[in-house]
Amino acid sequence: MSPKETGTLDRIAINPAPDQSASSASGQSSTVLRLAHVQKIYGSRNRAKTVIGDVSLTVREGEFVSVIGPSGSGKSTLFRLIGGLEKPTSGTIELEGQEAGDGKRGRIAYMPQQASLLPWKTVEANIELALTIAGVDRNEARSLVQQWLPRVGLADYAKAYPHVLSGGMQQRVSFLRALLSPQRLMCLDEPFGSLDALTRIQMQQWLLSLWEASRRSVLFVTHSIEEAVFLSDRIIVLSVSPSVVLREFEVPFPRPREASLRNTAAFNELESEIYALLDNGMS
Ligand SMILES: Nc1ncnc2c1ncn2[C@@H]1O[C@H](COP(=O)(O)OP(=O)(O)OP(=O)(O)O)[C@@H](O)[C@H]1O
Repeated sequence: MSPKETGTLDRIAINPAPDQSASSASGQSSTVLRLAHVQKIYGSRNRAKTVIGDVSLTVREGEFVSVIGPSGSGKSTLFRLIGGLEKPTSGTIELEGQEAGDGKRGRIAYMPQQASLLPWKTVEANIELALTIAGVDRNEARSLVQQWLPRVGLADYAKAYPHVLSGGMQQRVSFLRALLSPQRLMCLDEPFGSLDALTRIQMQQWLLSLWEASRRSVLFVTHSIEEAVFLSDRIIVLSVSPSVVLREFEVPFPRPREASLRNTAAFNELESEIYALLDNGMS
């Protein structure tokens, strides 16, 4: 799939424009997600295991932020905390200024590692159902799905069942489901981890062109430094568990980004710097 297939997207507002409460008086982009000194301990007493030691981070409106960390550093745990599935042991999580670690769900649009589509529902029904559960009116959900399936190259698969789709196509459906959901923050948990190398690169380019046209606020977990550098505005590097933030990197490359960016010296330098940091942190 060439990026051109999605490159003609207009910059459209998928979701309502941020309301006054979400914008700062200075006109600067506001903070959608704020984690302050989040700690997560599982178990208790002599079985207690501190998975997240002390993590603070923010995602601002329209920003693409990636989290990279060694296996077991608590990246998926962070998503469960942000999504309200679990509570932090200490620290605070605010979504659009409201406490999020209170067990309330449905405040984020979430894309998991596996597409997890309902096998007995068609592609269009899978997306429509997710949108209506998230509070979108049924007719509006239908019209969004009709409008967007062709834009992601899936017009011919609207009535197909998930099992006939390739892994990459299933992930496109899963991404569309999250992209069209009304929540302001999208959390993407290693969405391309199970794809082969070539499909993964194509999906990164695809996601980038869609994201650059919509500018949703994204928190993205990945094991791939290259993927994070290519996609992100900022990268947060976690230590081994109990995790702390080792460093935050601003990614200076202008948008729209082309595939050729990966071959530049500046790209490779940033990649190497992050790699060295992770490597040091693990030895
Ligand atoms: N409910 C739980 N009870 C006890 N330990 C848990 C629980 N959930 C997660 N853990 C532990 O927390 C640690 C972090 O898990 P998590 O899946 O968040 O890490 P991760 O950084 O996403 O790892 P990976 O990169 O391998 O996917 C693991 O050691 C896991 O065993």
